[in-house]
Amino acid sequence: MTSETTSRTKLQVEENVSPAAEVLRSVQWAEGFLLVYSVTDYMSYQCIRPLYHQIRKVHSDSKFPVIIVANKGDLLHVRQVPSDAGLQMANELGCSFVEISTSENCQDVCDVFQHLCKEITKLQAANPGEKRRGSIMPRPKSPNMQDLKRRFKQALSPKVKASTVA
Ligand SMILES: Nc1nc2c(ncn2[C@@H]2O[C@H](COP(=O)(O)OP(=O)(O)OP(=O)(O)O)[C@@H](O)[C@H]2O)c(=O)[nH]1
Repeated sequence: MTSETTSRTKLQVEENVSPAAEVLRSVQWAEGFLLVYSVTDYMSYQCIRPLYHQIRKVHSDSKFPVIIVANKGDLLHVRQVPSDAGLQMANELGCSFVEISTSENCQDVCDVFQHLCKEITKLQAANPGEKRRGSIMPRPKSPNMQDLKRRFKQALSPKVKASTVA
């Protein structure tokens, strides 16, 4: 067992939260989603589809907006995911899609957040009877993104899946 694994296990025991549960907690709380992958990391692209299905499963009664965001579009020489693949997946899942580069154009980042907020507002206006989740569910602690990403990858890894099935 590596020291990283040890500290991760310790953290999970201390918080009593599994990686999947932590992702689930954030999914339950949110009313709109930006699913971001890096075009330089095929595995991050592969994480999007299961995450999308988890969102739809948790919110089966609501059609919360989901935008798929391909980041690092400027890194042409190390690209692992073509733009077409991102767009195709977004079309299949019925999501919006945008490819951006946070390092080259921060306006794109603002635009994508604004677009998501508009979509959430539109949905709320169309369903005025539905109580805002923020008023009925406490906001989860801001996640440590580095740790959350590691935990999410761990939750999706074949080893974990196999041991869950067995
Ligand atoms: N060239 C380029 N670099 C980026 C872009 N977005 C993030 N980075 C760089 O990628 C590195 C990791 O960024 P973080 O913000 O830590 O994101 P992360 O989720 O940890 O991403 P990864 O470590 O790349 O998996 C940093 O050095 C960023 O400057 C981008 O659009 N283009």
